[in-house]
Amino acid sequence: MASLIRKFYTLTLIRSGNKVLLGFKKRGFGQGKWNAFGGKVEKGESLEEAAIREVHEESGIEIVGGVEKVGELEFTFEGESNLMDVHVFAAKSFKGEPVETEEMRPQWFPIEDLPYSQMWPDDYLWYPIILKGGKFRGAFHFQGHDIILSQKLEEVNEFA
Ligand SMILES: Nc1nc2c([nH]c(=O)n2[C@H]2C[C@H](O)[C@@H](COP(=O)(O)OP(=O)(O)OP(=O)(O)O)O2)c(=O)[nH]1
Repeated sequence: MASLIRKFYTLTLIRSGNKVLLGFKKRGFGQGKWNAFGGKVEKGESLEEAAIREVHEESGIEIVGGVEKVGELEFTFEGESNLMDVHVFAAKSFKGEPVETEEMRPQWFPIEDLPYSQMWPDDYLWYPIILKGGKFRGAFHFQGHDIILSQKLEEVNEFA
């Protein structure tokens, strides 16, 4: 098999008590799905800087006090040569109110009522881990964007 081209992304959870802020992706990759906020890491930027920037760009929320790493996800797609290396963070605290942007329409959801049927199909497997305060590592191989062909998921205490 030809070697895969690894690309780095962030995905950041904004939580307030019993609620999680998700955004409805209006365009581009993942269009039509509810997701946390994130995107590609830019040249010269750390993963944490990228996480904070993407949250602000996509939701208007300003992260205060940094982010904590809670997950590592690898996504590959049948017939494609990219490997998406997604670093999952939780915001320690934040300020501001969510605003709709060109890319995302934000909405708060109770943690017991996340719209899993309209999220990426792997999300219902790992959200419960981070919502109970855990950390995880996962790898999912997709056919298209809706079918998982193979998967690995483990809860971890820390990241290497
Ligand atoms: N929850 C969840 N998020 C995922 C999955 N797969 C996946 O790529 N993501 C996230 C990682 C990134 O945050 C986001 C993809 O980044 P993007 O293509 O929107 O990046 P971007 O905003 O920089 O790109 P652009 O549209 O501005 O070109 O989707 C998944 O299966 N579940």
